[in-house]
Amino acid sequence: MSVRVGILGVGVMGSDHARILATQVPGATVQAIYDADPKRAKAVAAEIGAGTVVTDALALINDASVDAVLVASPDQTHKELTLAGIAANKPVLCEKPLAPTPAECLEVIAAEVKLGRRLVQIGYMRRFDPSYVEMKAGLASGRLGSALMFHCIHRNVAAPDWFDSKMAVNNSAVHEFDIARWMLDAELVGITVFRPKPAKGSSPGAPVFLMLESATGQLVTVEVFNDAAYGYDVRGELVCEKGTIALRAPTRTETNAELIQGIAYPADWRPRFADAYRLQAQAWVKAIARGTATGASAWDGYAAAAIAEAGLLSLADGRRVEIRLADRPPLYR
Ligand SMILES: NC(=O)C1=CN([C@@H]2O[C@H](COP(=O)(O)OP(=O)(O)OC[C@H]3O[C@@H](n4cnc5c(N)ncnc54)[C@H](O)[C@@H]3O)[C@@H](O)[C@H]2O)C=CC1
Ligand SMILES: O=C1[C@@H](O)[C@H](O)[C@@H](O)[C@H](O)[C@H]1O
Repeated sequence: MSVRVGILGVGVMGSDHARILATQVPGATVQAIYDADPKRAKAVAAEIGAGTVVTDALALINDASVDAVLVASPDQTHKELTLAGIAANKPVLCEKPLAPTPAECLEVIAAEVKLGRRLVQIGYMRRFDPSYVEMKAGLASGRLGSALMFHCIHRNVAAPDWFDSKMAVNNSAVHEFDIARWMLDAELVGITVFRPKPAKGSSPGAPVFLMLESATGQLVTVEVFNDAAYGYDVRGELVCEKGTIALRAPTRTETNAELIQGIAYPADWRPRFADAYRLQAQAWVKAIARGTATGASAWDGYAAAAIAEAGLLSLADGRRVEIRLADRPPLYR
């Protein structure tokens, strides 16, 4: 039987998820679509040829014909919609971040713990990206010894004017926080944020450089440059005792012209992480069909938000800030 998904928010990400669910996920159907802008909802439903357009988010969540909910609305709406999903006892794939603050994430955790069952998966899709998965397997093989440092680079082509340095931390760098915790299988315990001189004509978000320490003694460096101009570029290199493992972005061709050998950059995250979004959606639907949960949990969403909150304190005055997490409930151990 098909898992009937209701989608909340069909802008850049929600429309991409809708296309993926409609065409690349066996066992899933797009059942209903809500967007604060009904024209967008109608356009996406027409494009994918599925999904009843509804005009109320809560009605969609509580609709008996919707089995699971995908939240792809703006960050500040995630908590309420996810809580409504839990209240309706429905699996929720919530885009990152779970919420802009750790306090809000803890509300979601409290609701899930009360229910006694994991329903929430956070859209930290890099955990499904074949290059990060291979890096983790390489580390687990033990061939390179243990990890000492993890260098992460996160560059976007351009950020809108409202995307300030705080968002570089709690909207962009959260991906790096999540993947570093997952890669090193360790919590991050301290963060210091540095800022170089701003690039001319760049948005207020560009760039930030973060140094984090893990509970098991590794250092993690993160550069976020949301106005890097040349392309969408995510890099990672894990430095181990006996070698390093670096990510290679997926590429199928190189162009040779005008005396230059070149590989194209994507304009944004969708081509770079196309496999990750697809594999994430497939794993989500498979887990729902089996009555289990997979991927980043609400706890992982909380941890990333707690690191971001400490990062914002450090951003304000440059000092090192300790990251303290609440006690992890048994549901997430
Ligand atoms: N996992 C990833 O790599 C990425 C995740 N994101 C996350 O996805 C979410 C959406 O981002 P984008 O698609 O880029 O934004 P967007 O602005 O393109 O789309 C958001 C959509 O939500 C609608 N909306 C606003 N309030 C709503 C509400 N209360 N209920 C339902 N719909 C509502 C808007 O009308 C718009 O169509 C954000 O939380 C963002 O952080 C964004 C980009 C990549
Ligand atoms: O999640 C995302 C955006 O919200 C964020 O703003 C970008 O910096 C990331 O690269 C993208 O994956």
